[in-house]
Amino acid sequence: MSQRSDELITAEIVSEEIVQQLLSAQANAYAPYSNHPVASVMVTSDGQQFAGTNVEVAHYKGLCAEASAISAMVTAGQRQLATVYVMGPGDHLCTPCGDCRQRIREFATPATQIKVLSARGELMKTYTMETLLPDAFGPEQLPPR
Ligand SMILES: O=c1ccn([C@H]2C[C@H](O)[C@@H](CO)O2)c(=O)[nH]1
Repeated sequence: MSQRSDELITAEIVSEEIVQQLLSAQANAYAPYSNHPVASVMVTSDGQQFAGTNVEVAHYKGLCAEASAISAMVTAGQRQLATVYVMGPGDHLCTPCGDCRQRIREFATPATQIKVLSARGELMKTYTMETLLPDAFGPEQLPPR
């Protein structure tokens, strides 16, 4: 497996419960166009967990796993992210797309951790919002309504 030196920087183990949720969501991915199944689990500040997977559409404007998981979280009335997990297929670093970085930002705090795993459940890299989307635009930049 080829790796850049900044990858696999930690020996931290992700809990078996989270890995199983990711694997289970990834197994249900609907990704017939890209053949690139992704899973995400959002852990809220009160410890609840919400899984999501990518849902593609023939017009190619499908939903990312992170967006699915955030939708489930918000639907359940939760809005504060403690940890975001993302599992892609294979060993490449499957980082959230630009759109999802902004979506995560909406519900993140400076302490929120974004953890990217390989399909084998190995933690590859941990980001904060500041490393994932530096100087991000956010709700605070809008004038009071
Ligand atoms: O972090 C990511 C990266 C990609 N995808 C999905 C979108 C699309 O369905 C497929 C290929 O880009 O992977 C996600 O769900 N999350």
